[in-house]
Amino acid sequence: MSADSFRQPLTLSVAAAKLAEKINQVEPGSGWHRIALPVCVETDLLACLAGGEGVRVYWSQRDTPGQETAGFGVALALNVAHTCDLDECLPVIRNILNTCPQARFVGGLPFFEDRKEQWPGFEGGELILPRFELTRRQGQLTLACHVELPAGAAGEQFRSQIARQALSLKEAKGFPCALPSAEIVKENPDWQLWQNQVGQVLGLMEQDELEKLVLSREQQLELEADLCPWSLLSAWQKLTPETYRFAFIRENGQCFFGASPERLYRRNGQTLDSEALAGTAPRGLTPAQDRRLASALLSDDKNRRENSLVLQAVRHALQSCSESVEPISEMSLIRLKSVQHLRQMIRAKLKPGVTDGMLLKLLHPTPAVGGVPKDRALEQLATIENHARGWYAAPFGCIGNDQAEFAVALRCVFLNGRNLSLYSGAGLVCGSDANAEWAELDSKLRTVQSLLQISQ
Ligand SMILES: C=C(O[C@@H]1C=C(C(=O)O)C=C[C@H]1O)C(=O)O
Ligand SMILES: [Mg+2]
Repeated sequence: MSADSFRQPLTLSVAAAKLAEKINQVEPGSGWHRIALPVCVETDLLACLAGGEGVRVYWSQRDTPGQETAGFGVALALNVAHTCDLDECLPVIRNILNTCPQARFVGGLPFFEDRKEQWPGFEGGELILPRFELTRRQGQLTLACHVELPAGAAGEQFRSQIARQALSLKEAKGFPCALPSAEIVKENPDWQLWQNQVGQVLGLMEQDELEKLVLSREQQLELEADLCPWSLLSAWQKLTPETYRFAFIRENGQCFFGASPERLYRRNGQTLDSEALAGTAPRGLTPAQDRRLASALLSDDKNRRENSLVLQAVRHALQSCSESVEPISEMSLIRLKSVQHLRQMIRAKLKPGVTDGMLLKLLHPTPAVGGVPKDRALEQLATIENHARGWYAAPFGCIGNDQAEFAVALRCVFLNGRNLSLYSGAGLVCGSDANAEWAELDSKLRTVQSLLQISQ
């Protein structure tokens, strides 16, 4: 090492150059490697994603502030259209994590496993092991590369290609574009159709066909200029830092991203944390109004039923695969920029051998985004809603060495060229009112809308 490189701080570009050197030392045919280096200069991960190209992912956990992961390119992609596909992939995942315990797979699944209409580019689910990864954990930034080289000359060639790619990692100089203004071009359902849909669902409830159903709405915007998703996500997370932040962008720029308050589950070894997050009130304009709305929410029967049905279902789903399942909190509040929700936490000790594929299958969709009874609710959603849910309200998260965490991907958008679709849902129970639920959909959309100048 030259005297010079001792004096240089490990900026992203210096770290990338060192990484390229190390990649060039990997023996072809020697299995999976994770080559990692510290980056010592403060770097904005979203700005790095904005400076990148191709497939990229972003994941930031809700309850561990300052932890985040940005992935660039694909070392390995696992297609998981069905939760059972994940279990088929587990031997591959385990094999990589055995040799690279710090590696993590990041990605999402579609809400429905078998629907023809999906979002372009997001038809199936996908978990990827990023080719390059920038991770912040406990304040330490690490740059890593995941690589497996075929034996022989092909491996050598591939190796130089990856080493060259490492050199192109850079932070965008600020975000490339301002947030554009937008026009609402379609509401699906619109207010009229919403009233019909709610009426239909309440009718089914009267006949005891359903106890809860979460109907959703897609608001389609047309953007007046190109939108850099990383700029929007950066501004969005400043408004709601107490959320999971996630993004998955395809090579052609189609991008799913958002900032969700809701955990599906977090698993650490055999310990699993989940929650019931449902029941909503807007935030008040003054502290006094906010407190009034909060205490009304905590004692409101309809909202408490929305929440309790989720808790019951999560508890029931976990019972079959757990040694114990216990609620670990009272009904409390989670407060965001434009809404506040009821929440109850639950913890389970899993039986040996329970896989993440099994957990996803058991838990998704909880009645926070689907309904009760589950199968009947899914059938009804498939007939009543006439927009594709795509990855909205589905699991998005990451799988690492004997740990996994998935958010329920809410408060999210799908960007496709100059079209941006916003998603929002509301849980209907007996006694729900179409007006109030429409207002609830509005208040859930308000945070992201406030970042774009929207005209009707
Ligand atoms: C479905 C959404 O949110 C869910 C529905 C809620 C409700 O109806 O009170 C609250 C939080 C989430 O469980 C959404 O934000 O799109
Ligand atoms: Mg609600």
